[in-house]
Amino acid sequence: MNVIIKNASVINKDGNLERKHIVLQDGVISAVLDGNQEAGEATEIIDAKGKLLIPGLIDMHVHLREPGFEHKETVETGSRSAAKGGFTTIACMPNTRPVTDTPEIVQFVKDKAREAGLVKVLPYAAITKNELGRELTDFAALKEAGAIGFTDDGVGVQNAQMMKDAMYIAAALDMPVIAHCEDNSLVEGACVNEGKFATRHGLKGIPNESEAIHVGRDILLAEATGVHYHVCHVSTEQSVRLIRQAKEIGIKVTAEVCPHHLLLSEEDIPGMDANWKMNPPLRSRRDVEACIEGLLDGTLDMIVTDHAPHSEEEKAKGMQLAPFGIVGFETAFPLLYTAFVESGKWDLSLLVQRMTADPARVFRLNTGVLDIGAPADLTLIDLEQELEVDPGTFASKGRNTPFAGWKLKGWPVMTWVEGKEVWNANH
Ligand SMILES: NC(=O)N[C@@H](CC(=O)O)C(=O)O
Ligand SMILES: [Zn+2]
Ligand SMILES: [Zn+2]
Repeated sequence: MNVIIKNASVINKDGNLERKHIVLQDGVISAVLDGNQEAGEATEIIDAKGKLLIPGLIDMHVHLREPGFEHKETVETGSRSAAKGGFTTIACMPNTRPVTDTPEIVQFVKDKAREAGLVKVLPYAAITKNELGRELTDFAALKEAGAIGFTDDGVGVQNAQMMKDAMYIAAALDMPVIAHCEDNSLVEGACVNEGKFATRHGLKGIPNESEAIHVGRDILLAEATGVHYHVCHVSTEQSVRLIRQAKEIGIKVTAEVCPHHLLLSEEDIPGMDANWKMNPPLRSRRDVEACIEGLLDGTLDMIVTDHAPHSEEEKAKGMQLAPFGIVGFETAFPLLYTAFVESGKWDLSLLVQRMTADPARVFRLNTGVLDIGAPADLTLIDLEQELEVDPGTFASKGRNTPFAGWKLKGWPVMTWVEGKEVWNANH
């Protein structure tokens, strides 16, 4: 079984578009032919004329909610949503119920992903049992079961000694520690950024330093332990500055940023609508600019969605009581393409790199490139057709997005994982 994707626009090494025929055979890219050559014979031929073919997108921070919160999402619905958004590899967070803190639950998530048979699902395991911050999990056994890193995402590890112990053990196992950075003592009872919106509505705010204090602490602990330390959803100017300085002196730190922290500030929040509530919160315009600058200069290595589905009932509880989080898979690429590439601000190749080759490099994944011999994880994108974001059409169970009604270009139309079609907009 082989597939030829004919006449696709592919980004070359210089960042320019070239017309190519891509041959997929036995799950790998077996040839990349010049557009003037004969494409040859195949079981299936797809004419991709005028469309952009990129390596499948990689999302290293997502919530699939299974086990335990199947009303919000399942591994299957989340995988389908990811494939529809052009993602071929996703790494899921352990804040499930039960928390992914034993080899059995890691195995359970892997089994569910295999049954879904859509995208590659890489599970993270918790740093502490039940993410309670009291007792470390069994890192060696979790690694053995297939966990790709350790994180208590959803909460920060409050105790510095606990984090240091975790880093020592992870370093010895050559595994990364991935941190949700948040000092609880600074955020109690707060639901939005400490800033303009909070002041206007008389709300307690989440200050920038609640994030950056953990980033600074953990960078020092990473220096002491030698671990690969990865910072989740960076949202503040101060965190960007600390990570930049740490990288300059050779500390093994990497970081991610979400589309919403690149696109929205607290000034955009229309009112007390929980579809605008996420953790970390939308920050000031100045923080948004610092995150963009950090992404451009490589301080922030990659873009992740932090896809965090919640039910409509939960989100209807309002700004104070609703859970934090917004969905991300099905809007990420079109949002960023439209806002930054179509507008002429960024090179297309930079956006694609930060969503493919960069996460693959940081987490040592064998994917994320369009090379001969690489897995045929691919995404075909229509750069011309403009469509409105309609949460009613999401494959995700989650409808919680602040981007409803946005008119965007850059929609994924086909997605392949190891040569298998997992999403096709035409059927
Ligand atoms: N980002 C969020 O607002 N919510 C995440 C938790 C997290 O990523 O910290 C969730 O699990 O819903
Ligand atoms: Zn988090
Ligand atoms: Zn998260």
